[in-house]
Amino acid sequence: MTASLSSPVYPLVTSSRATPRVLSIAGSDPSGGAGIQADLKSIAAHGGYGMAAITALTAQNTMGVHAVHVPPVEFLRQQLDAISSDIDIDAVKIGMLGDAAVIDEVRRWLEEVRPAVVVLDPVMVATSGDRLLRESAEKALRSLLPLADLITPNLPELAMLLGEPEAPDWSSALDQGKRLAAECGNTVLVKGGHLAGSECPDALVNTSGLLRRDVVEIAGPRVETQNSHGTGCSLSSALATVQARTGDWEASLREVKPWLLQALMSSDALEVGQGSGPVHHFHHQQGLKPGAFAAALWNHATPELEAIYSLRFIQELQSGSLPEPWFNYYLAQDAIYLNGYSRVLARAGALAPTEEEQLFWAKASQQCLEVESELHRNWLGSRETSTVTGPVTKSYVDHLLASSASGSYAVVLAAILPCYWLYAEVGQQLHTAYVDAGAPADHAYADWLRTYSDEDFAEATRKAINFTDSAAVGASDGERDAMVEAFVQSCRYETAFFDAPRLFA
Ligand SMILES: Nc1ncnc2c1ncn2[C@@H]1O[C@H](COP(=O)(O)OP(=O)(O)OP(=O)(O)O)[C@@H](O)[C@H]1O
Ligand SMILES: Cc1ncc(COP(=O)(O)O)c(N)n1
Repeated sequence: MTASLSSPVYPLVTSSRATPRVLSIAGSDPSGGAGIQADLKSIAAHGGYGMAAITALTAQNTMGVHAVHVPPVEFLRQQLDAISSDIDIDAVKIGMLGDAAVIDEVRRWLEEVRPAVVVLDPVMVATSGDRLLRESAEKALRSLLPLADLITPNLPELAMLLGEPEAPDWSSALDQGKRLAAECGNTVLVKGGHLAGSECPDALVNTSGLLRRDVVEIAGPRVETQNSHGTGCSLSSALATVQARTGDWEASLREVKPWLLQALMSSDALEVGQGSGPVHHFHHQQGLKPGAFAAALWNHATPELEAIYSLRFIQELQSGSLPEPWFNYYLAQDAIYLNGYSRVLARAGALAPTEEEQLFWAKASQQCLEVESELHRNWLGSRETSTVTGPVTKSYVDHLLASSASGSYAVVLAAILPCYWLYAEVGQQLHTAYVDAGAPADHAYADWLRTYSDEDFAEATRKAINFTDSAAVGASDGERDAMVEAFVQSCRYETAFFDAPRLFA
Protein backbone atom coordinates (compact mmCIF):
# COMPACT_ATOMS: atom_id res chain seq x y z
CA MET A 1 0.00 0.00 0.00
CA THR A 2 1.36 3.43 -0.87
CA ALA A 3 0.59 6.51 1.19
CA SER A 4 -1.42 9.12 -0.62
CA LEU A 5 0.47 12.36 -1.14
CA SER A 6 -2.55 14.44 -0.26
CA SER A 7 -3.06 12.83 3.14
CA PRO A 8 0.25 12.05 4.82
CA VAL A 9 0.05 9.46 7.63
CA TYR A 10 2.12 11.69 9.92
CA PRO A 11 1.36 15.28 8.95
CA LEU A 12 4.49 17.39 9.24
CA VAL A 13 2.50 20.52 9.80
CA THR A 14 -0.66 20.52 11.89
CA SER A 15 -3.23 23.22 11.22
CA SER A 16 -2.44 25.03 14.44
CA ARG A 17 -2.87 28.62 15.46
CA ALA A 18 -0.11 30.66 17.01
CA THR A 19 -2.51 32.06 19.61
CA PRO A 20 -5.30 29.52 20.14
CA ARG A 21 -8.64 30.94 21.26
CA VAL A 22 -9.53 28.90 24.32
CA LEU A 23 -12.84 29.02 26.20
CA SER A 24 -13.14 27.95 29.82
CA ILE A 25 -16.66 26.95 30.90
CA ALA A 26 -16.22 26.79 34.65
CA GLY A 27 -16.95 28.25 38.05
CA SER A 28 -15.40 31.37 39.55
CA ASP A 29 -12.92 31.16 42.43
CA PRO A 30 -12.56 34.72 43.75
CA SER A 31 -9.29 33.79 45.51
CA GLY A 32 -7.79 33.22 42.05
CA GLY A 33 -6.26 29.77 42.48
CA ALA A 34 -8.86 27.53 40.81
CA GLY A 35 -11.80 27.79 38.43
CA ILE A 36 -11.90 30.31 35.60
CA GLN A 37 -9.28 32.49 37.28
CA ALA A 38 -6.74 29.64 37.20
CA ASP A 39 -7.86 28.67 33.69
CA LEU A 40 -7.29 32.15 32.26
CA LYS A 41 -3.82 32.31 33.82
CA SER A 42 -2.94 28.85 32.50
CA ILE A 43 -4.20 29.64 29.02
CA ALA A 44 -2.20 32.89 28.94
CA ALA A 45 0.88 31.16 30.37
CA HIS A 46 0.77 28.82 27.35
CA GLY A 47 0.29 31.53 24.77
CA GLY A 48 -3.47 31.20 24.30
CA TYR A 49 -6.21 33.81 24.16
CA GLY A 50 -8.45 33.02 27.12
CA MET A 51 -12.23 33.42 27.36
CA ALA A 52 -14.57 32.40 30.17
CA ALA A 53 -18.26 31.55 30.44
CA ILE A 54 -19.11 31.32 34.13
CA THR A 55 -21.28 28.41 35.27
CA ALA A 56 -21.27 29.18 38.99
CA LEU A 57 -19.99 31.67 41.51
CA THR A 58 -18.27 30.40 44.60
CA ALA A 59 -17.28 32.26 47.73
CA GLN A 60 -14.05 30.46 48.58
CA ASN A 61 -10.46 30.98 49.59
CA THR A 62 -7.44 28.74 50.17
CA MET A 63 -9.11 27.27 53.29
CA GLY A 64 -12.41 26.19 51.77
CA VAL A 65 -15.66 26.95 49.97
CA HIS A 66 -18.10 29.14 51.95
CA ALA A 67 -20.95 29.32 49.44
CA VAL A 68 -21.93 28.40 45.88
CA HIS A 69 -24.35 30.32 43.70
CA VAL A 70 -25.47 28.89 40.37
CA PRO A 71 -27.05 31.68 38.27
CA PRO A 72 -30.10 30.90 36.09
CA VAL A 73 -29.05 28.55 33.33
CA GLU A 74 -30.54 30.87 30.69
CA PHE A 75 -27.78 33.31 31.49
CA LEU A 76 -25.12 30.65 30.85
CA ARG A 77 -26.79 30.03 27.48
CA GLN A 78 -26.55 33.75 26.68
CA GLN A 79 -22.85 33.77 27.57
CA LEU A 80 -22.08 30.69 25.46
CA ASP A 81 -24.14 31.85 22.49
CA ALA A 82 -22.64 35.34 22.65
CA ILE A 83 -19.16 33.86 22.35
CA SER A 84 -19.77 31.22 19.68
CA SER A 85 -21.92 33.49 17.49
CA ASP A 86 -18.96 35.83 17.12
CA ILE A 87 -15.69 34.04 17.84
CA ASP A 88 -14.09 30.90 16.38
CA ILE A 89 -13.13 28.72 19.31
CA ASP A 90 -10.05 26.49 18.98
CA ALA A 91 -10.38 24.64 22.28
CA VAL A 92 -12.76 24.35 25.21
CA LYS A 93 -12.01 23.40 28.79
CA ILE A 94 -14.95 22.47 31.00
CA GLY A 95 -14.61 22.60 34.78
CA MET A 96 -17.14 23.06 37.60
CA LEU A 97 -20.71 22.66 36.34
CA GLY A 98 -22.67 22.79 39.59
CA ASP A 99 -25.90 21.01 38.72
CA ALA A 100 -27.71 18.93 36.09
CA ALA A 101 -29.37 21.93 34.41
CA VAL A 102 -25.96 23.48 33.74
CA ILE A 103 -24.67 20.18 32.37
CA ASP A 104 -27.65 19.89 30.02
CA GLU A 105 -27.06 23.43 28.77
CA VAL A 106 -23.37 22.79 28.13
CA ARG A 107 -24.23 19.54 26.32
CA ARG A 108 -26.70 21.39 24.07
CA TRP A 109 -24.06 23.99 23.22
CA LEU A 110 -21.30 21.41 22.59
CA GLU A 111 -23.57 19.43 20.25
CA GLU A 112 -24.36 22.58 18.32
CA VAL A 113 -20.88 24.13 18.12
CA ARG A 114 -18.67 20.97 18.09
CA PRO A 115 -15.39 22.64 19.12
CA ALA A 116 -12.25 20.97 17.75
CA VAL A 117 -10.73 20.28 21.18
CA VAL A 118 -12.81 19.63 24.31
CA VAL A 119 -11.13 18.88 27.66
CA LEU A 120 -13.51 17.92 30.46
CA ASP A 121 -12.29 18.19 34.05
CA PRO A 122 -15.14 16.45 35.90
CA VAL A 123 -14.94 18.65 39.00
CA MET A 124 -17.03 17.24 41.85
CA VAL A 125 -15.36 17.99 45.16
CA ALA A 126 -12.82 20.75 45.98
CA THR A 127 -9.45 19.96 47.60
CA SER A 128 -11.01 21.28 50.82
CA GLY A 129 -13.66 18.53 50.65
CA ASP A 130 -16.55 20.85 49.73
CA ARG A 131 -18.94 19.70 47.01
CA LEU A 132 -18.85 21.60 43.71
CA LEU A 133 -21.35 19.35 41.89
CA ARG A 134 -24.73 18.30 43.29
CA GLU A 135 -24.78 14.56 43.94
CA SER A 136 -27.95 14.35 41.85
CA ALA A 137 -25.99 15.65 38.83
CA GLU A 138 -23.43 12.83 38.70
CA LYS A 139 -25.48 10.83 36.20
CA ALA A 140 -25.87 13.90 33.97
CA LEU A 141 -22.11 14.41 34.09
CA ARG A 142 -21.53 10.85 32.82
CA SER A 143 -23.69 11.64 29.82
CA LEU A 144 -21.36 14.52 28.92
CA LEU A 145 -18.27 12.31 28.72
CA PRO A 146 -18.63 11.18 25.07
CA LEU A 147 -18.60 14.82 23.94
CA ALA A 148 -15.11 15.38 25.34
CA ASP A 149 -11.82 14.50 23.62
CA LEU A 150 -9.95 14.29 26.91
CA ILE A 151 -11.34 13.66 30.42
CA THR A 152 -9.12 14.56 33.37
CA PRO A 153 -10.60 13.05 36.56
CA ASN A 154 -8.64 12.82 39.80
CA LEU A 155 -8.72 9.41 41.48
CA PRO A 156 -11.96 9.93 43.48
CA GLU A 157 -13.68 11.36 40.37
CA LEU A 158 -12.43 8.46 38.21
CA ALA A 159 -13.93 5.98 40.67
CA MET A 160 -17.20 7.87 40.85
CA LEU A 161 -17.58 8.03 37.06
CA LEU A 162 -17.20 4.23 36.95
CA GLY A 163 -19.34 3.61 40.04
CA GLU A 164 -16.42 1.80 41.67
CA PRO A 165 -14.40 2.30 44.88
CA GLU A 166 -11.39 4.64 44.67
CA ALA A 167 -8.25 2.93 43.27
CA PRO A 168 -5.84 2.09 46.12
CA ASP A 169 -2.72 2.24 43.91
CA TRP A 170 -1.40 3.43 40.54
CA SER A 171 -1.87 0.18 38.64
CA SER A 172 -5.52 -0.14 39.67
CA ALA A 173 -5.97 3.54 38.76
CA LEU A 174 -4.65 2.75 35.27
CA ASP A 175 -7.05 -0.21 34.99
CA GLN A 176 -9.91 2.11 35.91
CA GLY A 177 -8.64 4.63 33.32
CA LYS A 178 -8.78 1.89 30.65
CA ARG A 179 -12.31 0.96 31.63
CA LEU A 180 -13.51 4.56 31.48
CA ALA A 181 -11.71 5.21 28.16
CA ALA A 182 -13.30 2.08 26.66
CA GLU A 183 -16.72 3.05 27.98
CA CYS A 184 -16.79 6.58 26.59
CA GLY A 185 -14.56 6.05 23.55
CA ASN A 186 -12.16 8.90 24.18
CA THR A 187 -8.91 9.65 26.04
CA VAL A 188 -8.67 9.69 29.82
CA LEU A 189 -5.88 11.37 31.74
CA VAL A 190 -5.30 9.39 34.93
CA LYS A 191 -3.67 11.75 37.47
CA GLY A 192 -1.43 10.69 40.30
CA GLY A 193 -1.96 13.77 42.47
CA HIS A 194 -3.97 11.87 45.09
CA LEU A 195 -1.50 8.97 45.45
CA ALA A 196 0.85 8.57 48.40
CA GLY A 197 4.63 8.43 47.97
CA SER A 198 7.39 10.43 46.35
CA GLU A 199 6.20 9.96 42.76
CA CYS A 200 3.42 11.82 40.98
CA PRO A 201 2.85 10.15 37.61
CA ASP A 202 0.14 10.96 35.07
CA ALA A 203 -0.99 8.71 32.22
CA LEU A 204 -2.94 9.19 29.01
CA VAL A 205 -5.20 6.23 28.35
CA ASN A 206 -6.99 5.43 25.12
CA THR A 207 -8.12 1.97 24.07
CA SER A 208 -9.04 2.79 20.47
CA GLY A 209 -5.52 3.24 19.07
CA LEU A 210 -5.35 7.04 19.12
CA LEU A 211 -2.13 7.07 21.14
CA ARG A 212 1.07 5.16 20.30
CA ARG A 213 0.14 2.76 23.15
CA ASP A 214 -3.07 2.23 25.13
CA VAL A 215 -1.37 3.75 28.17
CA VAL A 216 1.27 6.49 27.83
CA GLU A 217 2.66 7.20 31.25
CA ILE A 218 4.68 10.29 32.11
CA ALA A 219 6.57 10.04 35.36
CA GLY A 220 7.20 12.97 37.65
CA PRO A 221 8.33 13.70 41.18
CA ARG A 222 5.90 14.76 43.91
CA VAL A 223 6.49 18.30 45.19
CA GLU A 224 6.32 18.62 48.98
CA THR A 225 3.83 21.47 49.24
CA GLN A 226 0.33 22.14 50.49
CA ASN A 227 -0.21 24.56 47.58
CA SER A 228 -2.13 22.24 45.28
CA HIS A 229 -5.27 24.39 45.02
CA GLY A 230 -6.35 24.43 41.40
CA THR A 231 -3.74 22.03 39.98
CA GLY A 232 -6.46 20.09 38.16
CA CYS A 233 -8.01 23.27 36.69
CA SER A 234 -4.60 24.61 35.66
CA LEU A 235 -3.53 21.33 34.08
CA SER A 236 -6.72 20.82 32.05
CA SER A 237 -6.85 24.36 30.65
CA ALA A 238 -3.13 24.28 29.82
CA LEU A 239 -3.65 20.97 28.00
CA ALA A 240 -6.57 22.39 25.99
CA THR A 241 -4.41 25.34 24.92
CA VAL A 242 -1.32 23.35 23.98
CA GLN A 243 -3.40 20.68 22.24
CA ALA A 244 -4.87 23.34 19.94
CA ARG A 245 -1.28 24.02 18.87
CA THR A 246 0.21 20.50 18.75
CA GLY A 247 -2.77 18.27 17.93
CA ASP A 248 -1.00 15.53 19.90
CA TRP A 249 -2.07 14.68 23.48
CA GLU A 250 1.24 13.10 24.43
CA ALA A 251 3.25 16.08 23.16
CA SER A 252 0.85 18.40 24.98
CA LEU A 253 1.20 16.56 28.30
CA ARG A 254 5.00 16.43 27.91
CA GLU A 255 4.98 20.22 27.57
CA VAL A 256 2.48 20.96 30.33
CA LYS A 257 3.60 18.57 33.09
CA PRO A 258 7.09 20.12 33.63
CA TRP A 259 5.46 23.57 33.63
CA LEU A 260 3.01 22.47 36.35
CA LEU A 261 5.85 20.95 38.36
CA GLN A 262 7.72 24.28 38.33
CA ALA A 263 4.44 26.10 39.10
CA LEU A 264 4.06 23.91 42.21
CA MET A 265 7.72 24.36 43.16
CA SER A 266 7.49 28.17 42.84
CA SER A 267 4.12 28.40 44.63
CA ASP A 268 5.56 29.49 48.01
CA ALA A 269 6.86 32.70 46.44
CA LEU A 270 3.27 33.90 45.90
CA GLU A 271 2.39 33.92 49.62
CA VAL A 272 -1.37 33.66 48.98
CA GLY A 273 -3.58 32.50 51.86
CA GLN A 274 -3.11 30.28 54.88
CA GLY A 275 -4.49 27.04 53.50
CA SER A 276 -3.91 25.19 50.25
CA GLY A 277 -2.47 28.04 48.15
CA PRO A 278 -2.39 28.48 44.37
CA VAL A 279 0.39 27.40 42.00
CA HIS A 280 2.60 30.01 40.30
CA HIS A 281 1.28 30.02 36.74
CA PHE A 282 3.81 32.59 35.51
CA HIS A 283 6.90 31.22 37.24
CA HIS A 284 8.65 31.09 33.86
CA GLN A 285 8.18 34.81 33.34
CA GLN A 286 9.66 36.01 36.59
CA GLY A 287 11.97 38.80 35.53
CA LEU A 288 15.71 38.64 36.09
CA LYS A 289 16.85 40.60 39.13
CA PRO A 290 19.30 43.42 38.30
CA GLY A 291 22.86 42.13 38.45
CA ALA A 292 21.87 38.46 38.32
CA PHE A 293 22.80 37.96 34.68
CA ALA A 294 26.11 39.78 35.05
CA ALA A 295 26.88 37.58 38.07
CA ALA A 296 26.12 34.48 35.99
CA LEU A 297 28.42 35.75 33.22
CA TRP A 298 31.17 36.31 35.76
CA ASN A 299 30.88 32.66 36.81
CA HIS A 300 31.52 31.71 33.20
CA ALA A 301 34.54 34.03 33.07
CA THR A 302 36.24 32.74 36.22
CA PRO A 303 37.82 29.57 34.76
CA GLU A 304 39.10 31.63 31.83
CA LEU A 305 40.71 34.14 34.21
CA GLU A 306 42.49 31.30 35.98
CA ALA A 307 43.75 30.07 32.63
CA ILE A 308 44.99 33.58 31.80
CA TYR A 309 46.92 33.90 35.09
CA SER A 310 48.64 30.58 34.48
CA LEU A 311 49.91 31.65 31.02
CA ARG A 312 53.65 32.16 30.58
CA PHE A 313 52.95 35.46 28.85
CA ILE A 314 51.18 36.92 31.90
CA GLN A 315 53.56 35.47 34.47
CA GLU A 316 56.64 36.76 32.62
CA LEU A 317 55.03 40.14 31.87
CA GLN A 318 54.58 40.44 35.61
CA SER A 319 58.12 39.34 36.49
CA GLY A 320 59.69 41.34 33.67
CA SER A 321 61.32 38.29 32.05
CA LEU A 322 58.97 38.24 29.02
CA PRO A 323 60.93 37.86 25.74
CA GLU A 324 60.71 41.16 23.89
CA PRO A 325 59.56 39.65 20.55
CA TRP A 326 56.56 38.19 22.41
CA PHE A 327 55.67 41.61 23.82
CA ASN A 328 56.13 43.24 20.41
CA TYR A 329 53.88 40.62 18.79
CA TYR A 330 51.26 41.22 21.48
CA LEU A 331 51.30 45.01 20.96
CA ALA A 332 51.10 44.73 17.17
CA GLN A 333 48.19 42.30 17.34
CA ASP A 334 46.50 44.51 19.93
CA ALA A 335 46.59 47.44 17.50
CA ILE A 336 45.06 45.30 14.74
CA TYR A 337 42.45 43.94 17.12
CA LEU A 338 41.47 47.41 18.39
CA ASN A 339 40.71 48.51 14.85
CA GLY A 340 38.17 45.68 14.43
CA TYR A 341 36.86 46.09 17.98
CA SER A 342 36.19 49.77 17.31
CA ARG A 343 33.89 48.83 14.41
CA VAL A 344 31.93 46.44 16.62
CA LEU A 345 31.60 49.10 19.34
CA ALA A 346 30.20 51.45 16.71
CA ARG A 347 27.67 48.74 15.78
CA ALA A 348 26.65 48.50 19.46
CA GLY A 349 26.08 52.28 19.34
CA ALA A 350 23.91 51.85 16.26
CA LEU A 351 21.77 49.22 18.01
CA ALA A 352 21.61 50.94 21.42
CA PRO A 353 18.06 51.52 22.74
CA THR A 354 18.86 54.74 24.62
CA GLU A 355 20.82 57.87 23.78
CA GLU A 356 23.01 57.39 26.88
CA GLU A 357 24.10 53.97 25.65
CA GLN A 358 24.46 55.17 22.06
CA LEU A 359 26.78 57.92 23.24
CA PHE A 360 28.74 55.55 25.47
CA TRP A 361 29.48 53.07 22.65
CA ALA A 362 30.14 55.81 20.10
CA LYS A 363 32.72 57.35 22.46
CA ALA A 364 34.17 53.92 23.21
CA SER A 365 34.54 53.26 19.50
CA GLN A 366 36.41 56.54 19.04
CA GLN A 367 38.63 55.99 22.10
CA CYS A 368 39.53 52.59 20.76
CA LEU A 369 40.91 54.16 17.58
CA GLU A 370 42.79 56.70 19.69
CA VAL A 371 44.41 53.90 21.71
CA GLU A 372 45.28 52.15 18.45
CA SER A 373 47.08 55.22 17.09
CA GLU A 374 48.80 55.78 20.44
CA LEU A 375 50.08 52.21 20.27
CA HIS A 376 51.58 52.97 16.86
CA ARG A 377 52.95 56.35 17.94
CA ASN A 378 54.42 55.52 21.35
CA TRP A 379 55.02 51.79 21.36
CA LEU A 380 55.24 50.23 17.94
CA GLY A 381 57.22 52.87 16.02
CA SER A 382 60.54 51.88 17.57
CA ARG A 383 59.92 48.11 17.58
CA GLU A 384 60.32 45.40 15.03
CA THR A 385 56.82 44.09 14.43
CA SER A 386 54.72 42.52 11.71
CA THR A 387 51.50 44.07 10.48
CA VAL A 388 50.11 40.68 9.46
CA THR A 389 46.89 39.74 11.30
CA GLY A 390 47.59 36.70 13.46
CA PRO A 391 45.22 33.71 13.54
CA VAL A 392 43.84 34.42 17.02
CA THR A 393 43.31 38.12 16.27
CA LYS A 394 41.50 37.18 13.06
CA SER A 395 39.23 34.62 14.76
CA TYR A 396 38.44 36.94 17.69
CA VAL A 397 37.49 39.86 15.45
CA ASP A 398 35.49 37.55 13.17
CA HIS A 399 33.58 36.29 16.20
CA LEU A 400 32.81 39.86 17.28
CA LEU A 401 31.68 40.82 13.79
CA ALA A 402 29.49 37.69 13.56
CA SER A 403 27.89 38.58 16.91
CA SER A 404 27.23 42.10 15.69
CA ALA A 405 25.67 40.65 12.52
CA SER A 406 23.10 38.89 14.74
CA GLY A 407 21.39 42.26 15.00
CA SER A 408 20.74 41.74 18.71
CA TYR A 409 22.05 44.55 20.91
CA ALA A 410 22.15 42.17 23.88
CA VAL A 411 24.26 39.59 22.02
CA VAL A 412 26.72 42.20 20.69
CA LEU A 413 27.21 43.52 24.22
CA ALA A 414 27.83 40.04 25.59
CA ALA A 415 30.49 39.48 22.92
CA ILE A 416 32.08 42.89 23.57
CA LEU A 417 32.14 42.63 27.36
CA PRO A 418 35.06 40.22 28.03
CA CYS A 419 37.54 42.60 26.38
CA TYR A 420 36.55 45.22 28.96
CA TRP A 421 36.02 42.97 31.93
CA LEU A 422 38.88 40.50 31.66
CA TYR A 423 41.34 43.17 30.48
CA ALA A 424 40.37 45.43 33.42
CA GLU A 425 40.65 42.53 35.86
CA VAL A 426 43.98 41.22 34.55
CA GLY A 427 45.36 44.76 34.25
CA GLN A 428 44.41 45.56 37.84
CA GLN A 429 46.05 42.36 39.11
CA LEU A 430 49.26 43.04 37.18
CA HIS A 431 49.35 46.66 38.31
CA THR A 432 48.74 45.75 41.97
CA ALA A 433 51.49 43.12 41.84
CA TYR A 434 53.88 45.69 40.32
CA VAL A 435 53.05 48.27 43.01
CA ASP A 436 53.29 45.61 45.76
CA ALA A 437 56.77 44.78 44.47
CA GLY A 438 57.78 48.42 45.14
CA ALA A 439 57.13 49.64 41.55
CA PRO A 440 60.72 48.93 40.44
CA ALA A 441 61.78 51.48 37.83
CA ASP A 442 64.14 48.96 36.19
CA HIS A 443 61.26 46.55 35.45
CA ALA A 444 61.44 45.86 31.68
CA TYR A 445 57.71 46.53 31.26
CA ALA A 446 57.24 49.23 33.93
CA ASP A 447 55.80 51.79 31.47
CA TRP A 448 53.28 49.26 30.17
CA LEU A 449 52.23 48.06 33.64
CA ARG A 450 51.60 51.66 34.70
CA THR A 451 49.00 52.04 31.91
CA TYR A 452 46.91 49.44 33.69
CA SER A 453 45.95 51.80 36.55
CA ASP A 454 43.34 53.65 34.55
CA GLU A 455 40.31 54.65 36.64
CA ASP A 456 38.42 55.87 33.53
CA PHE A 457 38.73 52.40 31.99
CA ALA A 458 37.52 50.81 35.24
CA GLU A 459 34.48 53.13 35.21
CA ALA A 460 33.78 52.36 31.54
CA THR A 461 33.98 48.64 32.39
CA ARG A 462 31.41 49.05 35.17
CA LYS A 463 29.07 50.80 32.72
CA ALA A 464 29.58 48.12 30.05
CA ILE A 465 28.70 45.44 32.63
CA ASN A 466 25.54 47.31 33.67
CA PHE A 467 24.39 47.87 30.10
CA THR A 468 24.90 44.19 29.32
CA ASP A 469 22.99 43.18 32.45
CA SER A 470 20.06 45.49 31.57
CA ALA A 471 19.99 44.20 27.99
CA ALA A 472 19.69 40.65 29.40
CA VAL A 473 16.69 41.63 31.56
CA GLY A 474 14.75 42.61 28.45
CA ALA A 475 16.00 39.72 26.30
CA SER A 476 14.15 36.50 25.43
CA ASP A 477 15.36 33.14 26.79
CA GLY A 478 16.84 32.30 23.40
CA GLU A 479 18.65 35.63 23.22
CA ARG A 480 20.07 35.13 26.72
CA ASP A 481 21.41 31.73 25.69
CA ALA A 482 23.03 33.40 22.68
CA MET A 483 24.49 36.07 25.01
CA VAL A 484 26.12 33.45 27.23
CA GLU A 485 27.52 31.67 24.18
CA ALA A 486 28.93 34.91 22.72
CA PHE A 487 30.41 35.93 26.09
CA VAL A 488 32.03 32.55 26.77
CA GLN A 489 33.53 32.48 23.27
CA SER A 490 35.00 35.97 23.70
CA CYS A 491 36.46 34.92 27.07
CA ARG A 492 38.20 32.00 25.36
CA TYR A 493 39.62 34.37 22.75
CA GLU A 494 40.91 36.65 25.52
CA THR A 495 42.95 33.74 26.88
CA ALA A 496 44.07 32.70 23.40
CA PHE A 497 45.08 36.29 22.66
CA PHE A 498 47.46 36.40 25.63
CA ASP A 499 48.84 33.00 24.64
CA ALA A 500 49.28 33.83 20.95
CA PRO A 501 52.78 35.40 21.27
CA ARG A 502 54.13 32.09 22.64
CA LEU A 503 52.78 30.28 19.57
CA PHE A 504 53.14 32.74 16.73
CA ALA A 505 55.74 35.43 17.63
N1 LIG B 1 2.39 17.47 45.00
C1 LIG B 1 2.43 17.37 43.68
N2 LIG B 1 3.64 17.29 43.05
C2 LIG B 1 3.72 17.19 41.72
N3 LIG B 1 2.64 17.15 40.93
C3 LIG B 1 1.41 17.21 41.49
C4 LIG B 1 1.24 17.30 42.89
N4 LIG B 1 -0.09 17.35 43.16
C5 LIG B 1 -0.73 17.27 41.99
N5 LIG B 1 0.17 17.17 40.97
C6 LIG B 1 -0.13 17.12 39.55
O1 LIG B 1 -1.18 18.06 39.34
C7 LIG B 1 -2.09 17.59 38.38
C8 LIG B 1 -3.47 17.51 39.02
O2 LIG B 1 -3.51 16.32 39.76
P1 LIG B 1 -4.55 15.98 40.89
O3 LIG B 1 -4.63 14.51 40.96
O4 LIG B 1 -4.18 16.70 42.13
O5 LIG B 1 -5.88 16.56 40.28
P2 LIG B 1 -7.10 17.27 40.97
O6 LIG B 1 -7.40 16.67 42.30
O7 LIG B 1 -8.17 17.28 39.94
O8 LIG B 1 -6.56 18.72 41.16
P3 LIG B 1 -7.27 19.83 42.08
O9 LIG B 1 -6.35 19.97 43.25
O10 LIG B 1 -7.29 21.06 41.27
O11 LIG B 1 -8.64 19.34 42.42
C9 LIG B 1 -1.54 16.26 37.91
O12 LIG B 1 -0.72 16.47 36.77
C10 LIG B 1 -0.70 15.80 39.08
O13 LIG B 1 0.33 14.90 38.67
C1 LIG C 1 -14.59 27.24 40.93
C2 LIG C 1 -13.76 26.06 41.27
N1 LIG C 1 -13.52 25.12 40.33
C3 LIG C 1 -12.75 24.05 40.61
C4 LIG C 1 -12.22 23.88 41.85
C5 LIG C 1 -11.41 22.65 42.15
O1 LIG C 1 -10.10 22.94 42.51
P1 LIG C 1 -9.47 22.32 43.83
O2 LIG C 1 -9.84 20.88 43.86
O3 LIG C 1 -8.01 22.53 43.70
O4 LIG C 1 -10.09 23.05 44.99
C6 LIG C 1 -12.50 24.86 42.84
N2 LIG C 1 -12.03 24.78 44.08
N3 LIG C 1 -13.28 25.93 42.51
